[in-house]
Amino acid sequence: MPFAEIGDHATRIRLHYRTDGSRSRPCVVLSNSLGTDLGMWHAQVDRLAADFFVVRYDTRGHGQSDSARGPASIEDLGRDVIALLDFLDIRKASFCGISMGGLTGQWLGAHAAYRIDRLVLADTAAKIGAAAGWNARAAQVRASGMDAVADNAPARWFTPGFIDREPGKVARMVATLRAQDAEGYASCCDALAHADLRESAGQITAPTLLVAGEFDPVTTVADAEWLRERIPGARMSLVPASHISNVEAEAAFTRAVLDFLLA
Ligand SMILES: O=C(O)CCC(=O)CC(=O)O
Repeated sequence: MPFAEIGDHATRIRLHYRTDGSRSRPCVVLSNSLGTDLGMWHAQVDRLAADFFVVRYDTRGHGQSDSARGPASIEDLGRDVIALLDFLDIRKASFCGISMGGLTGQWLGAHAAYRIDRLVLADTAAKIGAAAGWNARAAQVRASGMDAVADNAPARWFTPGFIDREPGKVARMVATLRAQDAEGYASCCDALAHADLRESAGQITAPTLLVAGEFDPVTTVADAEWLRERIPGARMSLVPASHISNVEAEAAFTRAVLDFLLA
């Protein structure tokens, strides 16, 4: 499993990543949501790799990537992507991020436009939730570990129908969440507490697709509409799913992303 060493001697972390497809193709980077890892893209990878060089990575504090010491910021997460592209010698890539990954994408689109080809912002918002909620969640996992957030994750992530129909997929996602490093997860809750990209949404110049789950109570269709109205020329696609829409509506999600990236 490859790792990219990024940062200087004071900030160095190892970022776990994986590539699929031929390097000769255009690159697309896939960025996971809070409490998941690069495995969340399982249903998309083979199809995307037929047309793209697919780079997936575990956001810092998640999966096999290191956590930096102390709270993270969305800028840190965005700079990690730039460092990963530098490490892989890729000048420009398309980027697709879910929820927290979508915030990373918004930061990249506004602050590193020269590295971004097309942008897919999925199941996300310019500001997700309220700082008090994220601070409470960070404190909870720091004090008690991951079980408290893992036990009720299915109801936050998926519709009741999907939870009934696909217990295996739901159980795998919950197991990944339960296994996360509590400090790494908490440091990304810290990033979410402070993340407010409402001011910079209008600075995004890359062609952008918003993907929203019709039944998502966390980052709603209205949140995606808000971004669509402010990002010049942005398009939007609704998929029949709750928050983790690439898992719940895998075919519709893959189709929407491919149609946009290949247009
Ligand atoms: O999914 C994310 O990246 C942020 C929103 C979230 O944490 C959903 C949840 O687990 O409650």
